[in-house]
Amino acid sequence: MPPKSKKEAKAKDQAKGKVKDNPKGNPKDKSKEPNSQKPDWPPLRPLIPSSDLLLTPLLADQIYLIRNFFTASLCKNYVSFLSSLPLVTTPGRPKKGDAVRVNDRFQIDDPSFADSLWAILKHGILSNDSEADTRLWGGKPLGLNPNIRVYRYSPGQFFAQHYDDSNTLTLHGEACRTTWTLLIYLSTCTGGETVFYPDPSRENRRPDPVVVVPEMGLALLHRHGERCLLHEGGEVREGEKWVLRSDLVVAR
Ligand SMILES: O=C(O)CCC(=O)C(=O)O
Ligand SMILES: [Fe+2]
Repeated sequence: MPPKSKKEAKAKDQAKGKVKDNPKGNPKDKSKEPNSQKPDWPPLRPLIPSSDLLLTPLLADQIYLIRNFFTASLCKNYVSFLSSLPLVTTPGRPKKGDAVRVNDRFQIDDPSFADSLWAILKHGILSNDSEADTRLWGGKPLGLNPNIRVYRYSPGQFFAQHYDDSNTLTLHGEACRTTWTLLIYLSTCTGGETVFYPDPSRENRRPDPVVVVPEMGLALLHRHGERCLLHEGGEVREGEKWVLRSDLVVAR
C-alpha cells in the first residue's frame, strides 16, 4: 500500500531505517518511565476454562491469536480500572530512531502480575511436545516480561510502523530473553487495526499485509527481535482501543 499522507510517508521512511520500539526510550520521555507504585490489579476472573484457550495461527510461525483470552466482563472491569491509572500521553516527536507513537500509556515492573498472566497464558501456548514448543517460542518458555505496558488510543491516535526489540532479563533467577510480543486487546473500536507487513520473498514479492482488528479479549502473539515483522497500530477512528502488553520470556 503506498503511503497516503505525510504522516504515513514519514512512518514508512522511519520503517526503512528499522525504527524500533525501545521500551527504555528517551530519558526525557516521561511516558516511558516505569511507575514505582504497583497497581492493585483486579482479580483475573471470570475466565473461560483453560482447555478452551485455542492458539490459532494467523501467519504460521509469526503471528498467533487466542480469542476470549479475557472474557468480556473481565475486559470491561479492566478498562474501568485502568482508566484510573496515571496514563501519560506520549510525545508526538520521539527520539531519533524511535517509532512515532501517539497514545496514552502506563508502564510498571510487576513480576507478580506477570506471573498471574502467565499462569493463564501457558495453558494456551504450551503443548505436550516440549521440543516443538521450544522451537516455536525460540527457547524454553518460562514466563512473561514483568514490564507490563498499558496503552489507550483515543480517536486520532496510532503507533507508527516499527519493529519490536528482544530484551534480556533475569526471571526467577534464570538468564532469559524475550522472543514474542504479547498484546491483549481489552476493547473493540473502529480503526486501530494492528497491521503486519510480511517481508517480500522470491515466491511472493508483494505479500499482502496481515490485519488484526482489535476485538475485546483477543490475545495476539507475534515474533519479535531478529525475525520481527514490520508492524503498526493503525489510527483509531471511533471508540477507545485499550491494550495490555508484555512479552514471552524464554531461557537463554
Ligand atoms: O497497539 C498496537 O496495535 C500495536 C502495539 C505495538 O506494536 C507495540 O506495543 O509494540
Ligand atoms: Fe510493536
